[in-house]
Amino acid sequence: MPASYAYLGPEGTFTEVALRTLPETATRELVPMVSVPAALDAVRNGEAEAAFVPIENSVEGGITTTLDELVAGRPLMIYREVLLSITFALLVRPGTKLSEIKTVTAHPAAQPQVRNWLRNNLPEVLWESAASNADGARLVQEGRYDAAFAGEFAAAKYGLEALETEIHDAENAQTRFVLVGRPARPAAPTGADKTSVVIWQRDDHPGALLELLQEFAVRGVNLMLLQSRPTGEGIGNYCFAIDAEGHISDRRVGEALMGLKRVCPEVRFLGSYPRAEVDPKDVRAPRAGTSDGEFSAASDWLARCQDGRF
Ligand SMILES: O=C(O)C(=O)Cc1ccccc1
Repeated sequence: MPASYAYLGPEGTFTEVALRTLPETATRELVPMVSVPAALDAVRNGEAEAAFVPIENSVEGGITTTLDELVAGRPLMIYREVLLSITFALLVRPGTKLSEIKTVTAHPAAQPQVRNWLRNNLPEVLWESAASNADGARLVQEGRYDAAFAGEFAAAKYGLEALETEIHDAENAQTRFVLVGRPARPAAPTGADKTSVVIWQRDDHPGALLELLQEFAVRGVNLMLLQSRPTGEGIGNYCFAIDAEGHISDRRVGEALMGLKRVCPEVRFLGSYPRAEVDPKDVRAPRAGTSDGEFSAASDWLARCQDGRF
């Protein structure tokens, strides 16, 4: 299998910076791709061992292209996540003044993070989306746009200069990235894990979503993300991407997934993987009655009842 990781390129994206924080990248070839779908397809086609892509940011929510790619098509699995704090620089060709900027570009997920800054500093500017923030910088180098929002580190790569740095409407804006591979056995639990699934509802009725969420609630499984995405089958048809605290090998998580499997037409398991930046010792103990030991004791008791041995 080729030891390469595909990522949302070109060189100089925040995605690349986040990817390089993973120690195993030292022994992998890192291959920039033009888009998230291209990076994920490289994995599906066996050209890359894994792909590294943005999935969520703390200002705007889910990166919909990534979610939609994971929801549909040949199944993939998440193996790792990385959180990165993001601040933008406004990159221009050397010598460009703020007053000369008529067009600006960046990845669409950057826009909500710089909207107020633009309103206050460049209210008339025309925004055009780029495939990534580094691609925006490349387009400025080519002369297609006057300025790009990107990481300050991208300036040198594309012969640009930072007219302004530390641009971020929200303090502590973070983006979450995931390492995605073909389905295989998830890594063993670390004690601070997360499980991602996508679920589809059987029919539309009052309380339908509540019924699905109850599968987690009654087993004491905390939810960390709930994102609805259109299924593409008409207005009002949605599936739900859910991140739940815990590992598929935790009894309470496994039982919640089995509960969903019984009542949903489709459940797609997207992986159990270590939570970024959480120390296992800071993880809350399971709610009373939901530890693995308590699940085992309850099934032993049931078996004894079924045998008449109580
Ligand atoms: O990695 C990048 O540079 C991207 O274009 C994705 C992105 C978009 C917005 C914030 C962080 C990452």
